[in-house]
Amino acid sequence: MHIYLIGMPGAGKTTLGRNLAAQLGRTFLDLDEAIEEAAGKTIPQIFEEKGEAYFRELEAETLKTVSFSAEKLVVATGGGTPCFHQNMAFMHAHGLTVYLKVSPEVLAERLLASDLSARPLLKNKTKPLVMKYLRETLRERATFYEQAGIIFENPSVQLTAGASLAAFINRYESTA
Ligand SMILES: Nc1ncnc2c1ncn2[C@@H]1O[C@H](COP(=O)(O)OP(=O)(O)O)[C@@H](O)[C@H]1O
Ligand SMILES: O=C(O)C1=C[C@@H](OP(=O)(O)O)[C@@H](O)[C@H](O)C1
Ligand SMILES: [Mg+2]
Repeated sequence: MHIYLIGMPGAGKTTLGRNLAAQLGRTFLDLDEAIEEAAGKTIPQIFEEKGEAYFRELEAETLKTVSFSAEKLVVATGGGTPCFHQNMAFMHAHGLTVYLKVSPEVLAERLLASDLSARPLLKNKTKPLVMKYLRETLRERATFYEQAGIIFENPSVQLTAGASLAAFINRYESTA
């Protein structure tokens, strides 16, 4: 059973995923990186040259490919992964989903301090538009995210604070 981290852009799926994998002695896999490798293009290039619908197909396909790994992985998905092509049901069938739940205000703060050009759905947006996008998108996606096996509210950057991690593993073991 794999562990799939889900949540909005800026929630910390990639950053926390690396830490969590190291803590659990698992291999970490970033789905966006796997998509880039498969396509031989960056995420912004895929969006620009082929559009979002093509990206979503590639994303669903790559999610399946990486999930066939015999090794137990910690997978950082992309923000939209749970919301397309029945990916949430697929992840439930192949592992434990963990929602990193972070408010649009905190997401905006982090994202505006980072390089937005790597995130095609956010790039070229001013602060008020980033806020608007995050609020509206979260409203649309929440029904998918909230189906997660575990919901972590405002996870610390290490995701290792004793009680949280213990609860995480216990719950995981009992569902594995
Ligand atoms: N818990 C956290 N506290 C503070 N900053 C964080 C936290 N998690 C992630 N960040 C920062 O927020 C930005 C986005 O994190 P990232 O891991 O790329 O998110 P995601 O993969 O969910 O889009 C990065 O600059 C990262 O350093
Ligand atoms: O929210 C989204 O639809 C997306 C989020 C990105 O991943 P992060 O959540 O890691 O930014 C990436 O998959 C792509 O740009 C689309
Ligand atoms: Mg990421």
